[in-house]
Amino acid sequence: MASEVQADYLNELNPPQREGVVNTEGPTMLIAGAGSGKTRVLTYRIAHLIQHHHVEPFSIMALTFTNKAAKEMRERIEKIVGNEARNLYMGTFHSVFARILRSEASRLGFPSNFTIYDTDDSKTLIRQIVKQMKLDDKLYKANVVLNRISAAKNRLVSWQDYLNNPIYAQDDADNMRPEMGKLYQTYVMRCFSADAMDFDDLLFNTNVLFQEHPDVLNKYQQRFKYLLIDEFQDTNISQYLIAKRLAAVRQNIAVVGDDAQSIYAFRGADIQNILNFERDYPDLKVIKLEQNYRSTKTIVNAANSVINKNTAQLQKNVWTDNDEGDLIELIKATSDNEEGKLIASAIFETKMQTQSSNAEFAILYRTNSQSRAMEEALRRNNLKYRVVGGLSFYQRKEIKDLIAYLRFIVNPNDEQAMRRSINLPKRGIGPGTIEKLVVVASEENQPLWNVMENAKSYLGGRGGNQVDEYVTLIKSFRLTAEKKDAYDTAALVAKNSGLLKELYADKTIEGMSRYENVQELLNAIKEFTDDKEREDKSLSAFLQEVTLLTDEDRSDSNEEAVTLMTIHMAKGLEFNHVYIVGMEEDLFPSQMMLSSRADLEEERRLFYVAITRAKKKLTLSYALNRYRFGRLKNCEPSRFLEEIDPRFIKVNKKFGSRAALSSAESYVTKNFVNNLKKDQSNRKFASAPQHKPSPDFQPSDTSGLQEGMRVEHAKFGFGKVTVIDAEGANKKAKVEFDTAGEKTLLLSFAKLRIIED
Ligand SMILES: Nc1ncnc2c1ncn2[C@@H]1O[C@H](COP(=O)(O)OP(=O)(O)OP(=O)(O)O)[C@@H](O)[C@H]1O
Ligand SMILES: [Mg+2]
Repeated sequence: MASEVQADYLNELNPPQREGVVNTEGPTMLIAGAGSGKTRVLTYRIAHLIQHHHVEPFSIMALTFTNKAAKEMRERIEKIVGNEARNLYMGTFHSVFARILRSEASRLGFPSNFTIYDTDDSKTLIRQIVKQMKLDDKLYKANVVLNRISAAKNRLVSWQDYLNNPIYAQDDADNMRPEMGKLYQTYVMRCFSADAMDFDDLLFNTNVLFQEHPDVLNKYQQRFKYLLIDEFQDTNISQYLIAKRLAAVRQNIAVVGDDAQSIYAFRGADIQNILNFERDYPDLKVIKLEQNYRSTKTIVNAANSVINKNTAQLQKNVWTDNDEGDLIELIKATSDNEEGKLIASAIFETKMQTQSSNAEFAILYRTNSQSRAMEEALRRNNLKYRVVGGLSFYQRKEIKDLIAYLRFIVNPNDEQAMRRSINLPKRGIGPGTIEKLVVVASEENQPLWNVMENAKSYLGGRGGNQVDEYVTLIKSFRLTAEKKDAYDTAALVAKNSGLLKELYADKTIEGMSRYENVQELLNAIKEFTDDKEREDKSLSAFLQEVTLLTDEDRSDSNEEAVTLMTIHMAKGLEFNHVYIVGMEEDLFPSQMMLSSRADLEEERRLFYVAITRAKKKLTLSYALNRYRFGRLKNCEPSRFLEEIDPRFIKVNKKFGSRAALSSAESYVTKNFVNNLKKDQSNRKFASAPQHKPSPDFQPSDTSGLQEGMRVEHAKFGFGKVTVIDAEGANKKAKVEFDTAGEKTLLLSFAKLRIIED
């Protein structure tokens, strides 16, 4: 029987994939294009280790990009090897090493129930420190400071290293933020005294743990016999070092990734890791996969035509045996709201024509704020949808309020949780009183909880009494938490704290939905404690799980709904029908990210990731006007549209009101020369060598364009039209440019000036 099962899964692989699965020993690297089965190889490799080599699942560690990806992988493995798969050590870097840090916390001076501060907690803490240090909060913006600290931690620069390195001091002085090092130090100390680690600490401290405690490292090196990493291109140096240390003895490390999909450089991910890997493991076995199983020929070739514009790319030749498929559709809208409507009707129509379910559709965008227009239109069309990311459930105020109580019960020194819960519902405890408690704790170098227990001796009269009441309440909750499970405790807290009652009393629509949300959280906790396979049902176990859920994990993918998400969240996923919306300059590529050529290449990789999510059909859209930062702005189509080989695109003529389009377009055209001037100074880093357009460059009406005419293109320079193809909106021209070579241009958005002679 067993051999039958085994033969089965090996038959679902092509020869190089199979090689990646059956050669389980030694360092292996699989760098291959999107949709070529990298994740499948990793999954089957694990199954093969268990099924064929009888490796104990708990000695295999697999690191994925989201916890949801880990869950899917586990389910797939379970189908092959049975429920043994449950004992695999799988998850994101953050969740896997948070677990290890909890076991070893005492080595680093932390209790095992340390809190994990989320980004909000970190920013709040920074704001408080900036205030206490009497610094200018316009210069020391919380997110700027946090990014700086985060970048340091991800490069394994401790606050001591930071303060001792004159390069950082100089850099901060140049940026008018000379106190940055001191801020970093204070921030770390405040987290430490609150028994808290932030997200970056989970990696930073794991490195410290492994470096300073060789016995601990040795223990885990012995335990984890096999280490596997998906989406390797997006690991940062801190993650890479953890992996390298863990695998140092046995060297059974297998990584899969795609340099063309590296999209987290802004968070410190480093393609360099791929090169380091080759250097660090001279015996490395490298496997190449080139066949794409996911997408149509059209999609694969269009994606190749885009990514080829990048210079910093490992050479790959991705091809597919799949059908040609539909052309990529381009939708032009006058406004962001119209874009929403057009996309929603396109989805509706496709759904009817192809008898597809909502779950087969995804709308991808560059920034979360673009979801609003899409959501409204989907709702109007009665299409069920779910938004991944954005303001997710666990970021809502009422949810964070109750969680703050729960956190403070588990960790009595969690300063941010105390600050949030102490006056909820209102008990008349003012900010002055709260500040006093924190200041006393830090000045007298006492744990916060000690100070609070003795509040009366530090705070006279009313303040002291009120803090005392809160302390008594928390103590009673703690007693419950010791005896009961997470659900019983949370239900009691919701009731006895007065939170539920306050929400219940609010009969506005918002109030009612907040009440329901809290009930929903309690349901989630109930589900957690009802899980028969779970050993630890304590409040602290629940909290740990909740803090480390990534946005992607929080949504239920089984639901029959259209998925809306940013491209960053879409990594590794696939859908039959994908809509990439907001294909406009400044939005995608993002204006905020564009300060160098390397940044443009990262935006282009992001576009490549987006295109390659589609299995059957890809649709792109842009709007001519869009509300951004509260103002209506006119937009230009994204340069990325011109980068797709036009053979693969057709313009959708059916949608959109023609009249409205042309008036908006002439508005855009009038502004074109101005934009272009701005353009030339802004876009120093465009991909192709830049042609400097003539001073009177004005795009012509190209409806009368004929073969043999000479034209000027804003970017490619002068050339001669050699072939005209198709009609109307799909009209294309092949132009032989004097310096840029032959290009095929889709006339509905190419910027061409016809030269009269
Ligand atoms: N040998 C194969 N035969 C049939 N289908 C395959 C094969 N290999 C992979 N697939 C299918 O192709 C699709 C893409 O595979 P997978 O997600 O593993 O690719 P990937 O390289 O990890 O993609 P990405 O770069 O987007 O992460 C999946 O639906 C997978 O089931
Ligand atoms: Mg994958």
